[in-house]
Amino acid sequence: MIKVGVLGSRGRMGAEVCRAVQGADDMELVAAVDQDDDREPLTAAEVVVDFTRPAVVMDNLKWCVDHGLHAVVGTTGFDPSRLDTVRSWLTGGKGPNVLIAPNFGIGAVLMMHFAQKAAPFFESVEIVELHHPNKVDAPSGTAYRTAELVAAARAEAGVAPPPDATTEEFDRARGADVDGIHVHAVRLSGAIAHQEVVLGGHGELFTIRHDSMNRESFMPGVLLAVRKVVDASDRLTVGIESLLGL
Ligand SMILES: NC(=O)C1=CN([C@@H]2O[C@H](COP(=O)(O)OP(=O)(O)OC[C@H]3O[C@@H](n4cnc5c(N)ncnc54)[C@H](OP(=O)(O)O)[C@@H]3O)[C@@H](O)[C@H]2O)C=CC1
Ligand SMILES: O=C(O)C1=N[C@H](C(=O)O)C[C@H](O)C1
Repeated sequence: MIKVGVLGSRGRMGAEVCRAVQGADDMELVAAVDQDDDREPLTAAEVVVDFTRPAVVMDNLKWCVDHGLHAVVGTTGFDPSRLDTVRSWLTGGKGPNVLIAPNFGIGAVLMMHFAQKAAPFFESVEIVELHHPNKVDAPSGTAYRTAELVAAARAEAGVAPPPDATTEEFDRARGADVDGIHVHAVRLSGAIAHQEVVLGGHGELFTIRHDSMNRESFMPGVLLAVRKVVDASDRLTVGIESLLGL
């Protein structure tokens, strides 16, 4: 039995993770901790799952590492500088492992993978993400990561920046620029989590779209990460692509 603790346990994702862990034959939920709760009960866990907020996740993660607890992190906000900081905590002998994934949905991971593969073949690419209006961060962690992967694939293939003649623009009309890729964030009542990667070439458009219809859809990926993080060969794993053999 893997003993699991959950941080952010009363949140939308945290509550779903508690249910999923309780329903898994090989896991036991030993601690459910939210804002203002004592973190000490988490020391009974082998793996802590964090779905909190970008503003607090680094503090939570440092606490887990300092207490020798493996961590699976779904909270967003991990730019390269934050990832470097986490790596700096994980140097030296044997210790806890950390897995950070901007999206645990299998389809979303495949969407990022296919976008990365398609990226060098098209002159233009933009990303549109759509989420529920209670989301605190924009653009989404998934869109940010997709842009990073797409930009890296284009750079490696020597593709020029996407053409764009815009010289006159209303404030932020062209969205955020992530590594040279435009990312547009839409917030809509009724939405859960959706993303389109739109690629454009000579006389053709290619759209890769993923829709999360509920939060249960993230649970197979979260449980897989909990099972794998304990024996991971790398102290830090980013994304669950490698767990899926991609
Ligand atoms: N990787 C993935 O597949 C997915 C990632 N996410 C990400 O997960 C994160 C959480 O999303 P969601 O569940 O919708 O957000 P919610 O706001 O519903 O949940 C966050 C919870 O964390 C609590 N919290 C805040 N600070 C702390 C703290 N210091 N310690 C413990 N708990 C704390 C909040 O309490 P309070 O409300 O009182 O502040 C709240 O209960 C976001 O970053 C989101 O983008 C979401 C879906 C999938
Ligand atoms: O806040 C959400 O809901 C989600 N957050 C993650 C993100 O920012 O990419 C994953 C998914 O999009 C749902």
